[in-house]
Amino acid sequence: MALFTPSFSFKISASSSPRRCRFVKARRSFTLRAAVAVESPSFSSADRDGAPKLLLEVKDLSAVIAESKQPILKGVNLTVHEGEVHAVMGKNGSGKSTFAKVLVGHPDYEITGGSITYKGQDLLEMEPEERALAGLFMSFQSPVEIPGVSNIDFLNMAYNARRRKLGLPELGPIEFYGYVAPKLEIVNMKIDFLNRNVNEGFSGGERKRNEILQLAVLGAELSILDEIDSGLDVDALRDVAKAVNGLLTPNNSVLMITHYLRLLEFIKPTYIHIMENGRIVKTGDISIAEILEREGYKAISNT
Ligand SMILES: Nc1ncnc2c1ncn2[C@@H]1O[C@H](COP(=O)(O)OP(=O)(O)OP(=O)(O)O)[C@@H](O)[C@H]1O
Repeated sequence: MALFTPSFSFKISASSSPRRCRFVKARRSFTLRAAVAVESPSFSSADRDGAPKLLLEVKDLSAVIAESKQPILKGVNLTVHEGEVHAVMGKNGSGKSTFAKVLVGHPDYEITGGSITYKGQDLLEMEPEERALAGLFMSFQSPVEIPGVSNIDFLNMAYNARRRKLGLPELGPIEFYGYVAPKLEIVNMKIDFLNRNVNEGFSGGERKRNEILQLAVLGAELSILDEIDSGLDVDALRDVAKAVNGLLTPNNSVLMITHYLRLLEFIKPTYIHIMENGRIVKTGDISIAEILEREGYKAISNT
């Protein structure tokens, strides 16, 4: 069974015993981040000349659905520097999730034009696993279930895969438990979630918390969060936002997709972009989201 999940591209071969499901490939980049803060930090790292360091540069990107060849992205331009928080908003069906999935190399889409440079490398030349290793993390709008695989085994496997890649010794189950247990506090999850199968039977809010737990365990230079606020109650939203803020450093960035101002009040964006018909048609600050909230898309739409 091949799965494409946010930050892991891997295969699972199920055996007769679900506990013996074997991960063939699962690698993630992780650089562990600092503790939780309440407000979004508004910093960015800089080169010696004081200019913020470029993390991601998307130029004139177009993409079609691989199967039908239907064009979805029609010339996206976006630049992200280290330490910045970018929010992408836009009407349903405007191409936001497609853009996010294209960034992590989702096989449903084919690139038909443009370029993506990530940390100076051609992202489009990299396999999804390599992108993950290079520090791209994506939390999906609808996180997938992985029946028969416990959360802790999944996290331990992903964490160790990266340790192997770095030439570091793997953490055994007991050591890993010691490492992961405090991270649950970051997202306010109960310890028994570690023994449940990945996302199986999780409520919408629990799935979102679990995504952020993965991010906290694995770390990322660029976290792509697709509607991390959907289905969250106000306390859960606060917890998730606090966790994301706590993971921000001057060297990493967040690209989040949202429909609502309320998330942006917790995780303060450096820029807000409006996507319309497969393009970013407007970029600005929080005032764009405030106008949207008050007046809807007609107030800022190009059409
Ligand atoms: N794999 C796919 N197969 C068929 N159609 C697709 C696929 N992926 C995207 N689309 C279509 O592309 C368009 C853009 O979808 P996308 O999910 O990127 O929009 P969105 O802006 O994220 O929408 P929403 O705000 O509703 O989540 C939609 O019309 C969608 O149905």
